[in-house]
Amino acid sequence: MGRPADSRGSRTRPDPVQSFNRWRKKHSHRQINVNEITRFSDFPLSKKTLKGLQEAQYRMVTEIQRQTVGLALQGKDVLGAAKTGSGKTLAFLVPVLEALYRLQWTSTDGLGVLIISPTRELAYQTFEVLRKVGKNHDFSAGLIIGGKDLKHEAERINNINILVCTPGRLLQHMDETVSFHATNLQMLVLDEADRILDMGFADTMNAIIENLPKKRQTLLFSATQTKSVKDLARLSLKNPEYVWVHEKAKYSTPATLEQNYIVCELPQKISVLFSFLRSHLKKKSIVFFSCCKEVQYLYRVFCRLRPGISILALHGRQQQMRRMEVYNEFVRKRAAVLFATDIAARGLDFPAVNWVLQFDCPEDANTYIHRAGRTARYKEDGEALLILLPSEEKAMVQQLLQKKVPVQEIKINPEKLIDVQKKLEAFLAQDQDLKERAQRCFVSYVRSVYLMKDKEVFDVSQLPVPQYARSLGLAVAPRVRFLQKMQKQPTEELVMSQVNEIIEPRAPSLTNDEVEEFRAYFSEKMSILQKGGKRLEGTKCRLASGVNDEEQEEEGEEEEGEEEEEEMEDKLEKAKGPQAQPVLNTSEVQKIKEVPMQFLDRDEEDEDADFLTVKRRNVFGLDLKESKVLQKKESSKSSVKKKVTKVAEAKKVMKRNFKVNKKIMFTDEGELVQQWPQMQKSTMKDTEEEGDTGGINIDKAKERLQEEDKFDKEEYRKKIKAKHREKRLKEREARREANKRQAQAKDEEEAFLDWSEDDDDGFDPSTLPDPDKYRNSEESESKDMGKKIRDTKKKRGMRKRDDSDVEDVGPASRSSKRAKRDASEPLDTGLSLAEDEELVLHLLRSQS
Ligand SMILES: Nc1ncnc2c1ncn2[C@@H]1O[C@H](COP(=O)(O)OP(=O)(O)OP(=O)(O)O)[C@@H](O)[C@H]1O
Repeated sequence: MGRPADSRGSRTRPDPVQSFNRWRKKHSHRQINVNEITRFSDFPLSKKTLKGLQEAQYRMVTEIQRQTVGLALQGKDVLGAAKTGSGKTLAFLVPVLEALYRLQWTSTDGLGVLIISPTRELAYQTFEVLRKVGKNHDFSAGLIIGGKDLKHEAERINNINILVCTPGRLLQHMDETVSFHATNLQMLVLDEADRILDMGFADTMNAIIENLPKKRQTLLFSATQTKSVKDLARLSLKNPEYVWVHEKAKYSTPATLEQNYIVCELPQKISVLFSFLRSHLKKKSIVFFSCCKEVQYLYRVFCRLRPGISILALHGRQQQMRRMEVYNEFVRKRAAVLFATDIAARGLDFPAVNWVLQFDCPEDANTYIHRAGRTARYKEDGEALLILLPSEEKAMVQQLLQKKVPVQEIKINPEKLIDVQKKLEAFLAQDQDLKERAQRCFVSYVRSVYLMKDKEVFDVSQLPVPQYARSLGLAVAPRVRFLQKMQKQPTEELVMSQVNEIIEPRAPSLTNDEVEEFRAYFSEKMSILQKGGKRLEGTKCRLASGVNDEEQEEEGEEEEGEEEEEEMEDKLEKAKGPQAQPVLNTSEVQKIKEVPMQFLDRDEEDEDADFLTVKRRNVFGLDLKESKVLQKKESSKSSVKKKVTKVAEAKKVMKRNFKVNKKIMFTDEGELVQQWPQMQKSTMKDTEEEGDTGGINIDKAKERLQEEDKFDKEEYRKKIKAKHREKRLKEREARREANKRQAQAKDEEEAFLDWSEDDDDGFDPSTLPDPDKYRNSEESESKDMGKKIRDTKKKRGMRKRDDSDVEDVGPASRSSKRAKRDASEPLDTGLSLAEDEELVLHLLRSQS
């Protein structure tokens, strides 16, 4: 397999019709009795194929293989559906090898079989299985999945007999590689056909099929069948045999798959995930998210949180090489967690995956089935856990049950939850890049909910947006234009509902057409971007139509992506018109236990002992819901935090051996003035400690406290006394000062009375004794201040008056004016009446 065809030299290709007739003679379809087949060797297969199968340890057939290989070997078109992990890959690969073998196909015959897969990873995996089981054949096989040099592929594509590819890249070669043609094609295989269509490749598929010869055999496989697959089957299959192996099965998922769901508020989801990982350190898990930016951000953050298990990330924004590395690494690992978008949801066959956790609600029940199907593959056990928001629960569970998916609700044990929000906040505070990633993650998630088709499940108006932002570590929720607009709008319907309770506010919803319109717009934008050469590696990849976020190589193109988002929002707003009527639910989220940071780094073994005791139906200590009533009671109980007594807290602190900081302060003279924690001063201390035999003696403690109390009161009394004494001294000092000034004032008054005409400077009132100084020293400081201000103003006013007088008015006029003033108004000395009288008497005495 994989040998370059041209090394064989050219030879005449046998007539396929003749070969087929020869083969039919040998292996008439009547010879294949499905009921008798249990092993591959029961089929009329070539030795080379059988040898390859045996070497790869494939001996017994699975049900889908038993029912479809025979039909395909007879040249019939087959539409095959079977549960995940049931062996569909071999169900088409065996007929592929046999079809070319019986035609004695060689590399010179060109392209004989085309296998189209929705994702690069699945194409790569199929290619690997093909190489393994077909290694004894001489056909050349090739993998064309994009992300590689187109020119290099174009040179090789003509020599490929079996081509495994993704639809976008194939069509690009059909359009651009002149030498590429599929005129000899014998067989077309569409693996996970419904996914190919879901990803918006319907037009691409139509274009591809138009380029293929009409006379060919077509096989179409998937774990789920949708109407669009049936449409595609009508288009591309001729009188197909429908093989739906598990149509009558009780469940549409593997019997060995244990499936549960939990209902969780959006802001708690990250903590739930972290707690889950902490409790499954030795397991291999895949966690599915709804968008690339979520994976990008949470991958980084979780690596920093160091949960104790290696984390990998797989999404469509990674470069192809990285995607392959991650894929192979996760295949190799025995215990690891893969954060992935839905590019990992279909067909990927990672060995021994124990858990599939769906962090975000899948867009529909089929996506759920494929995601969950990454575990419990081919007779192995596996567990799937779906996290649902309260707003998603009812409709989603209903859909799952309709699709025969047996999910049961289990509940979170809040005691086992580790809150990581603070840690995330700390990360973002230090790292701007991470913060921006958090913002992008936020916007992407909100938008993804907004864009989901199924409005019964996905209701963006129910998202507790600010709390969600905080749970990502963001202090403020980033601006999401359409949300802002929705919030601002005074909802007509809401008003109506207040008037008439029958009319309820309508959740913002896009009609299917609007969503389709938006998707078309988006895909158009993407293909323009790509055509504009913005794609990595200089390749111009054409996505003929449809959205294929997962297939975009956008690493390093995030800014453009952001612009894209803005435009998308605009477009959405236009598309939505006046429909949006959200009332964001800002109800408080349930408080969860906050764990000290050191807990995050604690020993792995301890964790296992803690959490892994509970297995089935019990995720990190979760109990299967017995009854709703019981659960409600318990959850309400658990939401009330257990009251921790001071004694218990003190004991905890003592156990941790914390050393409390000491604060000691001294005066300039070196005297100790304050100490924290307070020094034990009472005499009780020594006696108490002496008699201490461990534990806490409450009586003694009380006694000691009373003693301490007495001591403190005494201290306080002393302090108050000292203060009073100080105050009294100050008052005495003030009185003394006042008396002094009084004496001084008398002298100044004399000087005032002796004022003569010789004094050119005129009267300076500032020389007057400040009457306020004589006032009671007990007057408040504020009063003094006010007075000072008033006095200053007064002085200024007087000075002004005096200054203006100086120029044109002589001393004579001044004295007459003063005489006038004296006559009209009594002199205000600012003293009390008694003091005034004493002053007058004193003056009179001195005059006489
Ligand atoms: N006959 C067989 N004997 C042993 N193992 C088998 C056989 N057929 C398939 N397997 C194994 O079963 C696993 C699942 O097979 P495969 O990937 O083909 O499943 P699938 O039906 O295509 O699943 P999905 O729907 O998820 O794509 C693989 O690991 C494969 O090796």
